[in-house]
Amino acid sequence: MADSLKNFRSICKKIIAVGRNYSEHASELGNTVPTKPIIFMKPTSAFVTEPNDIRIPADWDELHHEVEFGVIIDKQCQNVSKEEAEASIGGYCLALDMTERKLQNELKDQGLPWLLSKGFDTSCPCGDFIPKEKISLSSSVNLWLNVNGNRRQNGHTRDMIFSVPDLIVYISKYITLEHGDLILTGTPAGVGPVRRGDQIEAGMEGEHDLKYLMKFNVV
Ligand SMILES: O=C([O-])CC(=O)C(=O)O
Ligand SMILES: [Mg+2]
Repeated sequence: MADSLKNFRSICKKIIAVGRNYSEHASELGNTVPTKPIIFMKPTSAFVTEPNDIRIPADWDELHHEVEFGVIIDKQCQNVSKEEAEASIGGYCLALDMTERKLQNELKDQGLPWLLSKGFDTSCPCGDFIPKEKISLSSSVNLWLNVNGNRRQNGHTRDMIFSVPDLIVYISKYITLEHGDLILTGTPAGVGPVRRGDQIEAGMEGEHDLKYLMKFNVV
């Protein structure tokens, strides 16, 4: 079953993203720490993989990087328990939630949906499928991101406000999660701007020599 997830991007029906799941990141943007997960979506046309580039739309100039831990669903979930949530996971990936911060702030101020600021083409750079067996959810994964060789983000999944199973339980009360769907679990602190010509390098490290790297140019 999990074998077909190797190409999860081609079967993924939805990318569900979680906002403000690390309190340091919520605070750095002047947001309160949520008492319930904040959920939004990115279209699957947002996917981009190496060696392709992150493309900033011509009229934008404040694109931010957000490195995130991605969870890929294997078994369909509808209103699942925590145990079922864990069993529904097929694997993981490293991902970025690229965000046009100026537009997001304008939309936020007007109480309007964030979609355009987070869902434009190439806003979801994404790494290869990592099978479930490679990462234990009881361990913590280190997520980091460099821009032009300078460390900007360095966080640990243990600092998530809502754990991966809790997120699946919550989302699946309202939205059926299907085989191949991707959940982006929120970004740690340190988000900031990238410009055309910059290079983003992101990585994920953890127990049992887990080490995953990806690189994207911003054009
Ligand atoms: O735009 C934001 O800050 C919300 C978000 O995606 C995150 O916390 O990962
Ligand atoms: Mg995010």
